Amino acid sequence: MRISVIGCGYLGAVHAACMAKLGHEVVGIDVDARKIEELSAARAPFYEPGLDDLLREVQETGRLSFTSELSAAAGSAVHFICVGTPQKKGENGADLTYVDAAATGLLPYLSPGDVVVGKSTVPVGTASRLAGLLRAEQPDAHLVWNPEFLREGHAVADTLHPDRFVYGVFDGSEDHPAVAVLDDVYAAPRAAGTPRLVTDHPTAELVKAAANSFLATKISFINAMAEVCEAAGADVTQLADAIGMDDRIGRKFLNAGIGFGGGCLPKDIRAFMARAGELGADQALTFLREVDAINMRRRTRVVELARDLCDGSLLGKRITVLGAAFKPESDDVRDSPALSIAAQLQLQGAVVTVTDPKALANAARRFPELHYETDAATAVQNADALLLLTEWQEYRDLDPYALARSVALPRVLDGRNVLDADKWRAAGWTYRGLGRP
Ligand SMILES: NC(=O)c1ccc[n+]([C@@H]2O[C@H](COP(=O)([O-])OP(=O)(O)OC[C@H]3O[C@@H](n4cnc5c(N)ncnc54)[C@H](O)[C@@H]3O)[C@@H](O)[C@H]2O)c1
Ligand SMILES: O=c1ccn([C@@H]2O[C@H](COP(=O)(O)OP(=O)(O)O[C@H]3O[C@H](CO)[C@@H](O)[C@H](O)[C@H]3O)[C@@H](O)[C@H]2O)c(=O)[nH]1
Repeated sequence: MRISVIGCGYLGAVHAACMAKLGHEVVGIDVDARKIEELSAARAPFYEPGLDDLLREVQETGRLSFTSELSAAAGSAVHFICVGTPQKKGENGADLTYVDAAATGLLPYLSPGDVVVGKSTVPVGTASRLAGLLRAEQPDAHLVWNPEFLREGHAVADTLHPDRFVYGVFDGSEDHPAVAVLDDVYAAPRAAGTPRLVTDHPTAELVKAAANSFLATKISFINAMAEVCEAAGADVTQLADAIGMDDRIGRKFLNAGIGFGGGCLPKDIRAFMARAGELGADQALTFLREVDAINMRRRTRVVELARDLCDGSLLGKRITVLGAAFKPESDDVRDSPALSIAAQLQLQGAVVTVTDPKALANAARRFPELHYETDAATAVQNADALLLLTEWQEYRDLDPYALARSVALPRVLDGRNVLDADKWRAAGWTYRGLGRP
């Protein structure tokens, strides 16, 4: 099948490559000429494990191409909208400028029977509004909302082997003609057993908002428990292990630490609250305000703990921050808690050096005032304290004995609770975790 993918960022570039891997003929379209140049040379414009190899593999088949011309969408049977929906400046709501531009820009290139598939995360009501636009211009085309659940760092596997597909169609019916078309697109994962749920437009949009709200709530729940553990001298990692053994709760997403960041969870819960307010249902989501507040409090708490660790003053203290990305195996620094903490420490007088295996270029663009060092061994030289804020494997594997010889003072704050506290203490370090005695 011929497919176009509009928007080739973290979601769209992976989606385009994976659709080609599934055997489709795919054109990826983006307004960003730099991304198109990189992708056309079979290079991922960002770090995502496995994506470079996949791009090379599928481009050799001739089934994948990239362009900045939206007119290249003409002739495709399916058009995926994968553009960004960032938080509006100074407001909680989602900025739909890009989705609207992509959808209206596509209209002249649609043919009867075409299926436009929204994958971007949008406020409920967007699909019905766009379906109205579509009907007016090309009444025989269809709009499906097919939310995406991939995680950065696992994006290729998550796209090829998702937990489920959700198709939101106009009438919510399995007999809607677009359902068979999407079933063809996803024939291989469907044959491998991936379930799919057909529903209406608003339910599909809400599934995505609800899924991310649930994940954010789980993280803030355990971080709230970490606050109580800190006050009571208890250990939140053992608490998480114990409650997680209950199948109804589950251990995943109960890692207490510096909180959630990235281009999705923070902005998605805020956009959800804003949209619920517009619908007169804001009371239903007041708990998300607390989820957000608990999350942001973690960042302040880490700065306080760092000050404690540095004998009560940050002024002039050399602090090395290990990790800049919002999570490991990604170079994405959107709303990265690690960088926000690093910037706070610097504002309060510390001399901060940030290191990260993949995210330093993005970090430097966002926070040019911070000092960066690519080599972790150099970054830790003469540090008064280390803060592990993004749990890359290479930081988990650090040898506390060898490291103790490089730093000025062996003091470490483990913002993700991933180091072996006993081992680090045995090697002479003052170790602080979050929510741990
Ligand atoms: N990143 C993820 O892990 C992920 C997962 C699931 C859902 N989502 C959702 O997917 C959407 C995209 O997220 P992302 O992380 O890929 O964002 P991104 O910023 O990495 O990519 C968006 C891309 O869209 C391009 N674009 C903007 N307007 C365009 C237009 N009119 N025509 C063509 N291209 C255009 C931009 O240049 C950019 O490359 C968001 O709604 C996000 O919430 C993201
Ligand atoms: O127990 C945990 C799990 C995660 N995090 C943090 O939470 C954030 C988000 O992590 P994760 O959800 O793994 O990353 P994303 O790639 O942002 O993926 C989320 O956002 C995507 C975009 O909507 C969705 O598609 C995914 O399903 C959803 O997991 C990161 O800062 C993590 O460090 C924690 O602090 N504790």
